[in-house]
Amino acid sequence: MTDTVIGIIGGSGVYDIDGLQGATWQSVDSPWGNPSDDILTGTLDGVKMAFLPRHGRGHVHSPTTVPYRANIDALKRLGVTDVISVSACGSFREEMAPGDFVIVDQFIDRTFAREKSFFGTGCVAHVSVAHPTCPRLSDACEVAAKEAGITVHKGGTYLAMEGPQFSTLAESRMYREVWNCDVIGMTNMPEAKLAREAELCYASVAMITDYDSWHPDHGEVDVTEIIKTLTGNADKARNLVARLPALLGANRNPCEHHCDRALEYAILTAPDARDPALVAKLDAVAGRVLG
Ligand SMILES: CSC[C@H]1O[C@H](OP(=O)(O)O)[C@H](O)[C@@H]1O
Ligand SMILES: Nc1ncnc2[nH]cnc12
Repeated sequence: MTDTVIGIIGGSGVYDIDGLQGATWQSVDSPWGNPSDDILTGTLDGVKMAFLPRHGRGHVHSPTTVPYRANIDALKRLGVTDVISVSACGSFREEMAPGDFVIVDQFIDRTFAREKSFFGTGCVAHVSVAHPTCPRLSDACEVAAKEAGITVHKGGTYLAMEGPQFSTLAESRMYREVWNCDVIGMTNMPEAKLAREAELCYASVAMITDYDSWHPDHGEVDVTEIIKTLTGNADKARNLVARLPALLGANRNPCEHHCDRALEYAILTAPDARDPALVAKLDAVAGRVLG
């Protein structure tokens, strides 16, 4: 058994969490650059927690400029074992209404202007993301949402777009009708892929704010409407997060879905061909396998 350390990545509208004992905003140095902000650390119900506002306090970073690698690396350096992302999303389903939450389990990655891997020339690795979220952590999020009285849908495909503009009507219809996606957002990729490379369990909670642009009765996405829904969603998200320590417990076994061993056979570059500078940068993310 090892200590559970819960990492929360708060999306639009979620810039802090309540109730942490010994709450401290901590600056974390990462060889991958500056994280989005300092990280709020403390304990809740005896479980260690680390909270990072994805866009920074004051919403400084756009979906494209969020430093995804630095964020995941910094959480790993703090000993985080389980990452829960909470994100504002549009919905492609009538029944997934604004105010509802969706526990996402699949992604289609349409982002194109972001660094997507910790690995590269001098240390090549290929991890599987066939199942990009951790079922154990996703189950805990579903239970926490139900306990908090939130209408929650288990399972859904998240279309990750580059943004920052919302989608066109033609894109929205294609994502919904042809690609069968359930929700749309701009940030869960490459975040989920990087969490897998860093051997972190990852779950994604989508907080529905709008119907994107496909819905005949709702018209185009309106950011002022989104912000109104976001405020209520953020309170629900804080309520959900407060229930996670009791559900996950202070200690954990190895993940039965192998999220925490994703790199076991993933690195292809021979030890004597590895770039020492890149290997040094990978100390937190891949130290377990690189030694
Ligand atoms: C506020 S609408 C668009 C913005 O909100 C979402 O961010 P996050 O996933 O961090 O909650 C969406 O992906 C866009 O970045
Ligand atoms: N419709 C939408 N598209 C992309 N990101 C979003 N975040 C919230 N609503 C969204």
